[in-house]
Amino acid sequence: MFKEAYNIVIVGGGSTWTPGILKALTKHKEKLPLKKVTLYDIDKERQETIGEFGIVLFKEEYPEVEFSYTTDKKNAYTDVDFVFCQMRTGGYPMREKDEHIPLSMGVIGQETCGPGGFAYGIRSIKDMVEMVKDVREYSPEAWILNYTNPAAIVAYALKKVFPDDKKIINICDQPVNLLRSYGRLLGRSYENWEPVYFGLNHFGWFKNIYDENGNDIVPEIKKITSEKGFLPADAEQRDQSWLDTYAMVEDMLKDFPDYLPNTYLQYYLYPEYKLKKLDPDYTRANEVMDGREKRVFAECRRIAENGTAKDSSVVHNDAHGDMIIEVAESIAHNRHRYFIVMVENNGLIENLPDDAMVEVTATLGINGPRPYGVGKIETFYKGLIENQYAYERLTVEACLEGSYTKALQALTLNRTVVDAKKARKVLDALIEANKGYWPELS
Ligand SMILES: NC(=O)c1ccc[n+]([C@@H]2O[C@H](COP(=O)([O-])OP(=O)(O)OC[C@H]3O[C@@H](n4cnc5c(N)ncnc54)[C@H](O)[C@@H]3O)[C@@H](O)[C@H]2O)c1
Ligand SMILES: O=P(O)(O)OC[C@H]1O[C@H](O[C@H]2[C@H](O)[C@@H](O)[C@@H](O)O[C@@H]2CO)[C@H](O)[C@@H](O)[C@@H]1O
Ligand SMILES: [Mn+2]
Repeated sequence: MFKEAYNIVIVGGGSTWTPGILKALTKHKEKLPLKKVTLYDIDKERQETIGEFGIVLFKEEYPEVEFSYTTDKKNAYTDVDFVFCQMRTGGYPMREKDEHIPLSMGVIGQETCGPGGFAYGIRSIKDMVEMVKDVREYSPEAWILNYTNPAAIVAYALKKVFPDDKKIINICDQPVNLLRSYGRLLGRSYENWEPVYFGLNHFGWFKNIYDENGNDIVPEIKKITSEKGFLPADAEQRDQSWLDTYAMVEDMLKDFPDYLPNTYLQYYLYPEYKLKKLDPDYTRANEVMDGREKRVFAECRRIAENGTAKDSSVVHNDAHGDMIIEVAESIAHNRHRYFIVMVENNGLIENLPDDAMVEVTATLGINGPRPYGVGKIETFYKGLIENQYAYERLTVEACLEGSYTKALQALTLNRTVVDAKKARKVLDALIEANKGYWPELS
């Protein structure tokens, strides 16, 4: 693939995360030289605000790049090397329903976990399958790097629908943001660490983290967290809901001290406790609509009006923008750098099903991921992951087959629901709320 300069399209150009990726693209121009950057979205108005920001930014920081935004698929996908995908089918209004409806029924409502993630997953599958087909029509060799959530369900669905497409990689910024947090906790850079990670997306653990001298620093991170909690890792970075989330790492390590947990595990390990902390009338979706969405769009409008991005504060300081570019660069230039990505298991976690889409450490080169196995995992982790895998698999099959029974089985298996009567009530409410987005389930 080695090229002088690359063509990138960002799908979901109107995403609140797009400005951060655009700024990172201008920052990494030496590492990943670009020829063309295009935004694509189905919502013309939403994307226009971000697109006008991009025009000002690239004119000032990267004038040699052809920057544009479009709602036309042919314009978007012709002659593309990398697709950065971050769509949200139904937007925040549907995310709000994903979170409010289960909570109103006494069950966890969250963007990617529990019934919220279940509803979001079924909504995402159709649009994501369509996106892959569209990309392959115009750029058969493009790498598709996907952030669209719920990544666990999207990754499993795309692997089932496109089993031979080797150029789709699903990624998540949570593990690398946790590595950054551990670095803050230790007062060190995480850049040259070698993580040993295993699980599913938003459902995994760090087993070891080897630093540049080959020492495993997990014991030190555990010790500091048990003494000072985990909040010092990131206090300045987060909205209140994220501070609450990060604070729970201490509880999880106290109860299950083997490995460093992904923060999302708290919804599955402490559903009753989390339920008491979540407000059914004002969830993370509301926080984002009142916070990041307002802030990002106002800042993009201000910059477009002023004609300069030199003083822009549009980007949240975290790994999201950098990571997807570093992934693309490692592939484009065959760097074989370490990333934590989703790949088909096939024995990587020895005692889990082969077709599970597991999240593990891999090096990324021009031929894609070379994942690292972790051998057999202990009963507790095997039991948790197999249950979550079965939920994810049944969710995808329910969507692809239009099966009500498999949808009910999926929700009943989910650790945040469990009770089949509750599962049926939540499922029927979500079917009603997702009319026009979900396939008919019978
Ligand atoms: N993988 C990760 O770790 C990670 C991290 C952050 C965000 N995300 C995901 O990135 C996505 C965007 O997040 P956000 O909060 O910025 O959402 P957002 O609602 O601000 O933006 C999503 C954009 O996608 C567009 N869209 C919807 N359907 C589309 C389609 N079929 N084709 C093209 N565009 C379409 C919408 O119009 C909107 O502009 C979400 O799926 C979110 O969960 C993932
Ligand atoms: O609730 P949101 O929309 O703010 O974020 C949802 C996403 O949360 C994770 O990304 C986190 C990141 O992992 C965390 O460390 C911090 O930097 O904030 C990010 C988002 O706020 C998760 O990885 C994504 O999948 C979610 O979509
Ligand atoms: Mn994620």
